[in-house]
Amino acid sequence: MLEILKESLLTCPMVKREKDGVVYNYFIHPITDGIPAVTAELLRDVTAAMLKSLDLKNVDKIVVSEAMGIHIGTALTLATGIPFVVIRKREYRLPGEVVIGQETGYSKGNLYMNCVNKGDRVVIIDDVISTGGTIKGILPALKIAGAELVDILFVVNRGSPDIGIPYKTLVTIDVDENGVKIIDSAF
Ligand SMILES: O=P(O)(O)OC[C@H]1O[C@H](OP(=O)(O)OP(=O)(O)O)[C@H](O)[C@@H]1O
Ligand SMILES: Nc1nc2[nH]cnc2c(=O)[nH]1
Repeated sequence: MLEILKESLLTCPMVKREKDGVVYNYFIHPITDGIPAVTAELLRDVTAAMLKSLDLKNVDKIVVSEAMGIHIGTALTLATGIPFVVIRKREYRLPGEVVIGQETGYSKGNLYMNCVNKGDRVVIIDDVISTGGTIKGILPALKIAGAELVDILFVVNRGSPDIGIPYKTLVTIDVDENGVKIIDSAF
């Protein structure tokens, strides 16, 4: 399990990104970017590991954020029958919409959470955790909505940030100019 994920990380394309004069080695991977192509084998590998790792008992909803939470959310919903809801970068102004401030290593803006209801038991899954800025915005939004957080999982962990509560990751990586190194793996 996770062999396909690990091998694809070790061989994925790299580019350099720059923010405020700091150059950042950026890995490009099907799960985190949709590039190179997302294969069925990779999605099955990741889905099997999510199923093994996550506590899904009596969970009402899987919560993902756009864009790169959507394909793993789709896969987990197909595997479990549990519906997923997408935290969007677009505002809908539905009653009960919760606005989330998001700050990552290279972006700042708002996210909008709809249709997570009082008493919902939810799990959050996302493609990658890096600074933890996104999840730290989502956690108070779940409280505002009155949802109960059951579990959190990130497929790729780059940075192991402290977010104040425990979370699960499938693969922990380090990245330098030579590419990705696998530091730890759930399976
Ligand atoms: O731990 P953090 O530093 O917050 O980074 C993780 C977040 O960054 C990426 O999303 P991004 O906002 O780049 O949007 P995308 O999914 O559309 O690429 C990723 O999908 C996570 O949601
Ligand atoms: N795809 C991708 N997402 C990231 N999030 C934080 N660092 C990275 C990276 O190097 N690549």
